[in-house]
Amino acid sequence: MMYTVIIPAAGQGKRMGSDKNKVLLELKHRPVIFHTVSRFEQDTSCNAIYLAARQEELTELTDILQGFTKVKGLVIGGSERQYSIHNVLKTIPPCAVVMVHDAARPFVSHETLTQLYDGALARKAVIAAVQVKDTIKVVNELVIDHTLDRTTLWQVQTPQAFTYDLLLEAYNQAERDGFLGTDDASLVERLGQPVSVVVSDYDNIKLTTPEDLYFAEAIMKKRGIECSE
Ligand SMILES: Nc1ccn([C@@H]2O[C@H](COP(=O)(O)OP(=O)(O)OP(=O)(O)O)[C@@H](O)[C@H]2O)c(=O)n1
Ligand SMILES: O=P(O)(O)OC[C@@H](O)[C@@H](O)[C@@H](O)CO
Repeated sequence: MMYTVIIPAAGQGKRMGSDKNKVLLELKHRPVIFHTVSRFEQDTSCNAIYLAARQEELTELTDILQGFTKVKGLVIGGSERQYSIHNVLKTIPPCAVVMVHDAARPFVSHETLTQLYDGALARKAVIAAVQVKDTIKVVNELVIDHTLDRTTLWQVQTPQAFTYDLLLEAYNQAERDGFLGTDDASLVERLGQPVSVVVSDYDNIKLTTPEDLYFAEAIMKKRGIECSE
């Protein structure tokens, strides 16, 4: 048994402030999406990679990904991350486990992938997360309302891994209810299904705003990642 991964790459990267989709920006001479897809191409438990892409970037993405043998399809995304993923989920062949992973997270570790896959087989729904490091407060109009108990707070990442049937049911139900979530687990939680956490690491950042590119360069340097020009 192996897993399929859906990689949503059909955003615009508005908060990055670049003139192109952030997943096409280069880190060490390769686009971000190249690094992200590499993580799954190299994982022996992954047998298929599907992406959501913007219509106008299909050709560029196809070119970038031509050397990856596990990339089985690019599907046109929607106006929201959730719609992009649903578009892909509706078209992929049924399988045991599906992971969803943001194209904008190029540093997921092999260890996290293994734990997520094993966890999904055993418990149906597992997601990567790290404990919050800062103190988090609820603020109304710049005045603190209250302080949350940090010991229960986790910063949620992707990948998020589920059995195929469960994830499809969750996405279909969210569509019927007009529910829009900011991650995949929130759709599954609505079904009453317990979702477990795999302790990930702080390198698994999402490239969201410009300073994240400095962190990305530092992580690549630390890991000794070099790509020829
Ligand atoms: N309609 C959308 C929106 C987002 N994504 C993808 O979902 C991932 C996580 O989303 P986010 O970081 O919010 O990316 P963007 O939507 O591109 O960023 P922004 O909100 O700053 O525009 C990214 O890999 C992005 O390409 C997608 O496939 N389809
Ligand atoms: O809220 P954003 O649009 O930045 O990101 C949406 C998702 O990609 C994000 O919630 C997952 O990566 C989990 O953190």
